[in-house]
Amino acid sequence: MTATVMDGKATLAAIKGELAERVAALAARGVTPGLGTVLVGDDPGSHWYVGAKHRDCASIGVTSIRRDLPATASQAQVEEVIDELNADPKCTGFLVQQPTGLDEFALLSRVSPDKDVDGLHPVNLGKLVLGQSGPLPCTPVGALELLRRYAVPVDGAEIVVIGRGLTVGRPLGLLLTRRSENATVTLCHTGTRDLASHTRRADIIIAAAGVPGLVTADMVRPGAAVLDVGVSRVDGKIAGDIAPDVAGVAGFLTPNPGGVGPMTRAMLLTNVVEAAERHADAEMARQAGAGLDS
Ligand SMILES: Nc1nc(=O)c2c([nH]1)NC[C@@H]1CN(c3ccc(C(=O)N[C@@H](CCC(=O)O)C(=O)O)cc3)C=[N+]21
Repeated sequence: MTATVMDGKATLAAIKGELAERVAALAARGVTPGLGTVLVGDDPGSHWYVGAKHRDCASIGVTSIRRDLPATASQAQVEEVIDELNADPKCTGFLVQQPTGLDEFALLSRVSPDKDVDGLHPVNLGKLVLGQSGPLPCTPVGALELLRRYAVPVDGAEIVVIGRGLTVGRPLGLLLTRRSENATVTLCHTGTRDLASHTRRADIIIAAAGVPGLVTADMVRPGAAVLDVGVSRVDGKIAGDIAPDVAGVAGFLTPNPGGVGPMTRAMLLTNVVEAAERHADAEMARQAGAGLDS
């Protein structure tokens, strides 16, 4: 059996096409979405990600504002830039690229919740827990969207998530167990006693542990869908959590690179456009209200 490849790169291109139309509709209402990024330090990986996000924006008519700070930047200096972007009307959404080496929670909390396009602000994570609408974390939604576009059933599925991190594993568990998704989730982590006993029962495995080659063929039920969120580097090359031999057993598999990574960018773009749409709607309501008053 050879797994069907879930192509994140091609799906990103398709989503860009859909979003370009929504950006054009916003332009007709006089609104141009603008993504801000705050980057601290000179990690080559982070520089690549941020550059890619700006290129993505340019390709669909979203303007971008880039703030690059030296590795020596203090907490207060980064917070000053966050305050500036919070106040800038041309910036309809922004993110602070992680890791910064600073107090991440304080930075995340300082971003205005309605400009949070990572969906990681405590208020927005709280909304996710409460089942209220709001921006959602990009990587988890990207993984879900890939399953949806490849028609892999999630409703009623047994899904094993490996990793409990704030940006992927933890929110994935919350998303997948919503009534609308209706999956049964087992959230595994470094404290899990027998990982293989869980993964072997799974219809879908989503690995976000950051351990190269963690999931091997013997741990996968034939025909299962396997998503690789791991981004470790071994000899300068991306090494995912999924061992190559899994391709011979899985029914669906994400390449890495070219799988969940591009989907993360697709969902970031989606959050940027949605934040601008909410902004435009609020502006329209405000003007209608002002019209009634005068
Ligand atoms: N505030 C914040 N928001 C983020 O969304 C965020 C972050 N911090 N910190 C780092 C992680 C990582 N991340 C990726 C984005 C795109 C690819 C991606 O497009 N990768 C390509 C190419 C990878 C390569 O060749 O280097 C691929 O998988 O095909 C990967 C990883 C976003 N992150």
